[in-house]
Amino acid sequence: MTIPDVLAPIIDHSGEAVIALDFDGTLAPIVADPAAARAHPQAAPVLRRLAPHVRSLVIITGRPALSAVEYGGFETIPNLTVLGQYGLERWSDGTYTTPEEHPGVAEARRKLPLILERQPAGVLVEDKGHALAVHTRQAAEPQVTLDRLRSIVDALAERTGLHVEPGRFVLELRPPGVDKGAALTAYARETKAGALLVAGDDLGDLAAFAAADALGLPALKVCSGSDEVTALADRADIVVDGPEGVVALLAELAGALEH
Ligand SMILES: O=P(O)(O)OC[C@H]1O[C@H](O[C@H]2O[C@H](CO)[C@@H](O)[C@H](O)[C@H]2O)[C@H](O)[C@@H](O)[C@@H]1O
Repeated sequence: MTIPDVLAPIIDHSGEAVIALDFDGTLAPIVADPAAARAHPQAAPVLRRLAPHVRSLVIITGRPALSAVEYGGFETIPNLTVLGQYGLERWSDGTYTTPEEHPGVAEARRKLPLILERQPAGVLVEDKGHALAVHTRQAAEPQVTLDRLRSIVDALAERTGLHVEPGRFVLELRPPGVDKGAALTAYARETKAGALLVAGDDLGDLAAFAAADALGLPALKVCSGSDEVTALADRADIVVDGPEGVVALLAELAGALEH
């Protein structure tokens, strides 16, 4: 299939299409320090080009909504909503909503330092307010360290009533009851989407792919490919080369819609 062929479901229904994009690994190249991640330089410009031609743009991310807005440079992009922390938070046109903190997060925050005391150097805890992400990318053996941490993090999740979200060299402790699939389904219904482009790179995006299938709309599922996660590629309509490939595909779409 050529690129314009795969874009046909979106081009044919562009006025009612929702473009749903993940942030890290999809719009933003993966970097060692989570706080240093920034969107690809062409991400905001291409979203600005797409905005007038589609029903809505939505970023569905594990990041706090405000971090994604800041790291993406998305503040002034029209027709854009950010659903942060797997759908718990929302930012749209400068309006931000966030729920009360799940009590388990405070308990996990207190217990994690002691639990991680004997872990190798390079294990990093990212406190996102509604969730705690335990990163191993900077450890000498990231996968070995992640595998060893899994049972410890699972046990803490059990004690605190939290859910473990695995990702690219990360285990997140976050409240249960939300995921990218539920967030996408609710958003597609709210906006009366007639077509969907869904792009992601990580295990958390599988739920969004499944939701796109279940909604039964014309859809294009895009995998931002990497050597780190292969599960998404099997379920995608197209695999592109990381954030560079994602913004190139979005630029193809924008070009087609501008004519
Ligand atoms: O849903 P996403 O937008 O993909 O966010 C998922 C998590 O991404 C971030 O971690 C990942 O990116 C980091 C920066 O490139 C990288 O260092 C890390 O190894 C990756 O797992 C972010 O830090 C998490 O909070 C997000 O939930």
